[in-house]
Amino acid sequence: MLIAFGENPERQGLIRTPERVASMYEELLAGYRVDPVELINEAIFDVNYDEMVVVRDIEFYSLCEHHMLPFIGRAHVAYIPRGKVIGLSKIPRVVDMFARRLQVQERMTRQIADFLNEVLHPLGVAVVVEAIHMCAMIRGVKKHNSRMTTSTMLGAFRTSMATRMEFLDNISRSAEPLHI
Ligand SMILES: Nc1nc2c(ncn2[C@@H]2O[C@H](COP(=O)(O)OP(=O)(O)OP(=O)(O)O)[C@@H](O)[C@H]2O)c(=O)[nH]1
Ligand SMILES: [Zn+2]
Repeated sequence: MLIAFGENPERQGLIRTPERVASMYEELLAGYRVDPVELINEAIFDVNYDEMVVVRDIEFYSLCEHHMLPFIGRAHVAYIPRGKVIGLSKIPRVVDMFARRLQVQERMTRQIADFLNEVLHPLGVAVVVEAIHMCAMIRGVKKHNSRMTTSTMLGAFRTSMATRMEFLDNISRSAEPLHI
């Protein structure tokens, strides 16, 4: 790539750049190598609680699979337990496991919801993701203020309008707007 840019790969600042870029991608794409069993680490607990659990404003950094440019934003995750709850920190870990891959936002949203559905068998799972995409900001259409929202609603969040509205109302009171 350096040669294609017209750069001199031997100049001082660039000598270790290929190595740095390789280790950067290893970090940004670490999600492929996460072992889901290790991630959960048995932090699933039997608890008599059947109301909605919402973890909102989980920031994430991903790379779009078309341009390998960042898309960044936050995920809001909810579920209604069926006798089992998951350790709080595990939800952001699940988000990161899927964010740190080459992604499209829609697939990432779905994967987070499906994963939680499989490990918890809850009464419902909902995931909303809001993000800004560098590939649409700094190149191409160059729209700096547009953002994308995607969602996956499973179980009670799909069948019950009241449940869905309770979740959407909860996350609508979110922190400040997305910015960089
Ligand atoms: N649906 C979806 N599209 C995405 C996502 N990230 C990037 N894209 C889009 O993927 C599309 C790729 O389109 P192409 O026409 O093949 O690529 P391109 O010539 O670089 O397109 P432009 O961005 O329009 O210049 C673009 O419309 C991007 O905006 C994402 O997470 N979800
Ligand atoms: Zn892109």
